[in-house]
Amino acid sequence: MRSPKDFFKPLAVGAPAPITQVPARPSRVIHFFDPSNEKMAAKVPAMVGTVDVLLGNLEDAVKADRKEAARAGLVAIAKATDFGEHTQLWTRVNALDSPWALDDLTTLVTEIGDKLDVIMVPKVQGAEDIHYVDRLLAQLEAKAGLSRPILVHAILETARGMANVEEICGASPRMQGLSLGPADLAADRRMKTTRVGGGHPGYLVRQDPVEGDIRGEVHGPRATYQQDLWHYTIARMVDACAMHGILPYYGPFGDIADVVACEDQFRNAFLLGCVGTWSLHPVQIEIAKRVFSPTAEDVAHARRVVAAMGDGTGAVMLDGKMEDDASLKQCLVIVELAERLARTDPALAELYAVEPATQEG
Ligand SMILES: CC(C)(COP(=O)(O)OP(=O)(O)OC[C@H]1O[C@@H](n2cnc3c(N)ncnc32)[C@H](O)[C@@H]1OP(=O)(O)O)[C@@H](O)C(=O)NCCC(=O)NCCSC(=O)C[C@H](O)C(=O)O
Ligand SMILES: [Mg+2]
Repeated sequence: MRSPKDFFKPLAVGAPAPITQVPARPSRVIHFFDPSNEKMAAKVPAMVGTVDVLLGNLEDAVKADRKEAARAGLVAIAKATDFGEHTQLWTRVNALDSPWALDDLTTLVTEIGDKLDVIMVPKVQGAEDIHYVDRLLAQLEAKAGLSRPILVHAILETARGMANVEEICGASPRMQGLSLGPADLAADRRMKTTRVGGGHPGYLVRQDPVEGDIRGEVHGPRATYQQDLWHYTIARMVDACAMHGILPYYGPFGDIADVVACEDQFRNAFLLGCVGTWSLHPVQIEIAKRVFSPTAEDVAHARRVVAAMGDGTGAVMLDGKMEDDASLKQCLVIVELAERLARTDPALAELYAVEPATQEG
């Protein structure tokens, strides 16, 4: 364990100083593309400004014999593209136990480190994985002469990673956030769902029987209510992130055609505290942006509570409901998010009626 005194010192001579706070840039939608897929890659420049994050994926979903092509493709795209002010460039490198991870990190940091905001590391098992990447990135940043540190995002997709989630979040000042990897996590835990995220009709609770009519033969079938397979995991991830001042994200929703269930899954994550999600297909982008932006009604209500609470102490009645110091804090979460999003999204600025002065601030 590092001494707290050393925590914010660079891990290599000449590396940029670590950050003390995760930048609050919008990251509602992290859009995945395969840089080795020419058709997909060709669409990337036109997506700048339409998504908060473009992520060049090098790991799963890229065929083994296309790994080098994906890495080279990402370098070419990053060099040729101006990502502007409002779209970040992230990558997901191959897993640390794969033969590609070291070359991914070395090539990307030295070739396009000035363009990369965040490196997503899959299948993180514990703080030791973050420490390895942390030191290596510092060495590579020093070698490349970078002036700002590249941040690290871990994917929670193993039981061991889940058990170590708090120490992963606090392992380095580079830690930007965590995403849920429901497919790998389900496999590692030996869960019996074969879906990439989302619910399962078999995971349910059933209404009590009427007068011992267990089979529903007399009074008709008992209602069942599908439950959320991912509730515990997302809530645990959100707590660990909040404790360490980093950002939680939902991950992939694999049923591309089921845009309704996708929206539900994203909204559950938003309500539980996540700031964004992955999009795997263009159809998921608008859903993610909409769900991870508060509604105009939520913002208007939150502002009314803020106004009614005056100096922020005591209790007041508003529309028959009690509001106090704690509900004020809940409302400030909504207002601050709305104002942050409005700074980069003129349509949201108009929707939330954010004053121009606040937009600039
Ligand atoms: C899922 C896909 C394989 C579907 O691709 P495709 O069959 O080509 O879909 P469409 O025909 O509907 O595509 C319509 C057009 O849109 C383009 N397209 C598709 N996806 C993207 C994209 N992500 N970015 C940009 N453009 C995209 C197609 O090229 C079509 O173009 P055109 O023909 O000109 O109209 C595909 O969407 C895909 O591969 N998506 C990414 C998958 C991915 O990244 N998977 C990895 C993340 S999930 C994961 O790893 C699991 C996780 O780690 C865990 O453990 O849980
Ligand atoms: Mg995975």
